Amino acid sequence: PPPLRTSSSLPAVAVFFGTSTGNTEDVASLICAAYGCAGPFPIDEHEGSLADDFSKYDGLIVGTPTWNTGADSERSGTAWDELYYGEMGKLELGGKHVAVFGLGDSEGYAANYADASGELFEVFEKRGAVMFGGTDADGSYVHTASKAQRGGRFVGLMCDQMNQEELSEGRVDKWVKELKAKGFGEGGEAPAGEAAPAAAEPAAEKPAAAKPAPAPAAAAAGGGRIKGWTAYRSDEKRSTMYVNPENGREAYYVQDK
Ligand SMILES: Cc1cc2nc3c(=O)[nH]c(=O)nc-3n(C[C@H](O)[C@H](O)[C@H](O)COP(=O)(O)O)c2cc1C
Repeated sequence: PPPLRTSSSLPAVAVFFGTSTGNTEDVASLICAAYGCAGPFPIDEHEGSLADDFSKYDGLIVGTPTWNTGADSERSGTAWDELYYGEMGKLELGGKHVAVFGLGDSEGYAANYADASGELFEVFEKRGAVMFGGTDADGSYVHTASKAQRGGRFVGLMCDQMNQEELSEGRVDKWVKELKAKGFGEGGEAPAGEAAPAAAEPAAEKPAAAKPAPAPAAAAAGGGRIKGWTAYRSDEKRSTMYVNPENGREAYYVQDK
């Protein structure tokens, strides 16, 4: 029989976050409470070697707000920005499990919602980390565009303390449960489609080759559902997005007639 798991064999997980006005810290605290993990540790107060600190944990949950609207890089407005292109440039994180969360203002900055979370994701991914924690950009989100989104998926957990504070706790609880169920911090590969790769093409330009592949024309005619695909209807955009449940990345957008 498999060995009984004792508390000492539970993976060590910690939360690290950047913040300017405290919102990311609030969500970091919710995550720590829900997870029962170490932290949350403010990255701006970090001293000594980041490599040493990260090496203490099997899983890292890392979070950032988004500032610097419109910039291509160093979008967090926190100590992360300097670390990304400084100390983290040499960090070896091969095989380390990492999950990203991010804060933004999905109404005030609807076209740049939580952009900096995409950058955080890419920096860790480039260091060889195994990325966990992708989520559906479902109908509860009101933004129009985000660099943290690939197709119908966010690269991590996105929250909005400015407009949707009441949703954060539920989003966190669900996400934490998913991370644990998927073996976060326990070594090994991430489940397929967990978090979309940084190089993913814009979803709308994907060829209709994936299975179960609906012909976009058939989708338009069917007006509502495509078997096997998840539909996200937007009244505002007068269109329906269909997300491939097999990988959570491919999506079609069908405009109302
Ligand atoms: C000058 C400024 C620029 C911002 N730019 C963005 C942005 O591009 N995208 C976004 O989603 N939120 C943006 N925000 C909103 C912040 O990300 C949001 O308030 C967040 O909750 C701040 O997190 P913090 O309290 O952890 O720093 C911006 C806020 C300010 C004041």
